[in-house]
Amino acid sequence: MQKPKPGVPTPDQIRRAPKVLLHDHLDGGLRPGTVVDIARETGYDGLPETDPDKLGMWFRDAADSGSLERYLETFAHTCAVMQTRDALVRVAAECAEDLAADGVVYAEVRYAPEQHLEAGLTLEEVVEAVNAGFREGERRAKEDGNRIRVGALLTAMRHAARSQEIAELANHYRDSGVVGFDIAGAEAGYPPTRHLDAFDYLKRENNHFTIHAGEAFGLPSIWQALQWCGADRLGHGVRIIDDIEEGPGGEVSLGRLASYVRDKRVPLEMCPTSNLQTGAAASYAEHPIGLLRRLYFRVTVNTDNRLMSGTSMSREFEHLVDAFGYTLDDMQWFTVNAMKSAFIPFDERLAMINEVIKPGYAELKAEWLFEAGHRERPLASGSAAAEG
Ligand SMILES: O=c1[nH]cnc2c1ncn2[C@@H]1O[C@H](CO)[C@@H](O)[C@H]1O
Ligand SMILES: [Zn+2]
Repeated sequence: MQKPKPGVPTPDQIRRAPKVLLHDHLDGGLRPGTVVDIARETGYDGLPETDPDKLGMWFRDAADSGSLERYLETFAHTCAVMQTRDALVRVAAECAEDLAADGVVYAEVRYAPEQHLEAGLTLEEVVEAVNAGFREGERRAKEDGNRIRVGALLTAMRHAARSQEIAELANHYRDSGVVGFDIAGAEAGYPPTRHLDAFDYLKRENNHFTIHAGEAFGLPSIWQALQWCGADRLGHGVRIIDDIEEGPGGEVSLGRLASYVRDKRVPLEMCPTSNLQTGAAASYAEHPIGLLRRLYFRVTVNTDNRLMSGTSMSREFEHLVDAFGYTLDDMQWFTVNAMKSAFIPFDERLAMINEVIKPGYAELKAEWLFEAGHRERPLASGSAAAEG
C-alpha cells in the first residue's frame, strides 16, 4: 500500500474528525430498514423493494437520473412513511444518531412540514414530533459517547403556495429547535421570487434563511436568491462557476455576481455527490468546489440526501480528498466555514469552533506529527500538516 501523504487524512481519521453539516434533508436520509419497517406498520404498499439492501440500492439508482425532477420523485416513498408522530420521532432520532456516529458535531437538518400532513397531523404537531426525535437522538448519541447538536430548518416547497405559513411556523419555533427556513423542490420554472412575502417577513423578524439556488438552474436563480430575496446562504450555488472565467494560463476573473458572493462571504452549501446525480457536475474532480475552495469562497461540504446519494459526511470528504488531495487543514477550513455560517447565535458558533472543532483537528494532526517522528527519514519542515 502506498504511504499516505502527510496531512492527508485516512478514512478513519475523516470519520473521527469533527464535522459540521448545514444541508441535509430529513426525508432524504432515512435508513432503508426504517423505510421498510414503517411501510409495513402503516400499510404503505407502494415501495419498489421490501428488502432493505435492495431498497437502498433502488434509491441510489433511481436518484442517479441526471435530472433534478427525476431525483425528487424518489421522495414520494420517504414522505409516505413519515406521516405519523411515531414515524417522525423515529426518523429524526435515527438521523441524529447516524450523523453523530459519523463524527458530525453540529447539524442543521431540513424538511418540509407541509409534506407530512396526509394522516391528519397539523404543521405544529409535525415540528414538535421532529424536535422530540432530534432531542432523543442527541441523548442516544451521548450515551454512545458521541456529541451532536441538531437544529431544524423548515422548508417550503417552491412549487407550492405555503411559504408564508411555513415562514411563520419557523419563526414561532425559533426558540425551540428550529433555527431557520429554506425553500426546495424543482428549480426550473419556480423562481425564489415567488416567495418574496415569506422572505420579507423573515427579514422583518430578524430570522435566517437559505435558498436552494444555482443547482439545476444558473446564475439568474442565484442572483434572485441573493439580491431579491436576501438569502443568508445558498443551497448548492454550484452554478456560480458560470460567472468565473479561467484563462489559458490559469488566471481567473470573477464577474459581478461571483465577486459579490465571495466578497460578502456568502456561504455555499455544496453537496458533491448529489450534484453528480442530478447532472449539476460531471465528476468529483471536475466539481466546482475545487476551484471555489482555491479562490477562498465561503464553501461548505454537505450530504444533501444520504439515502438517495448513498453517502455520509465522511464519504463526501473521502471523495474530495481523493479528487483534490485535501489535507486535515483543508477539512478544518471547510468545517470552520460551516460553523461560522450556521444559524445559531455567534457566541455558540464560536464556542463550537474553539472548544470542539479546533481541538479535534489539533488531536488528529498530532497523530501525523507522532507518525512523522517515527519515520526513518523525518520530515524536513516542522509541521506535517502544513505541507499539504
Ligand atoms: O437537491 C435538492 N434540490 C431541491 N430540492 C430538494 C433537493 N433534495 C431534496 N429536495 C426536496 O426537499 C424536500 C424537503 O426536504 C424533499 O421532499 C425534496 O422534494
Ligand atoms: Zn437540498
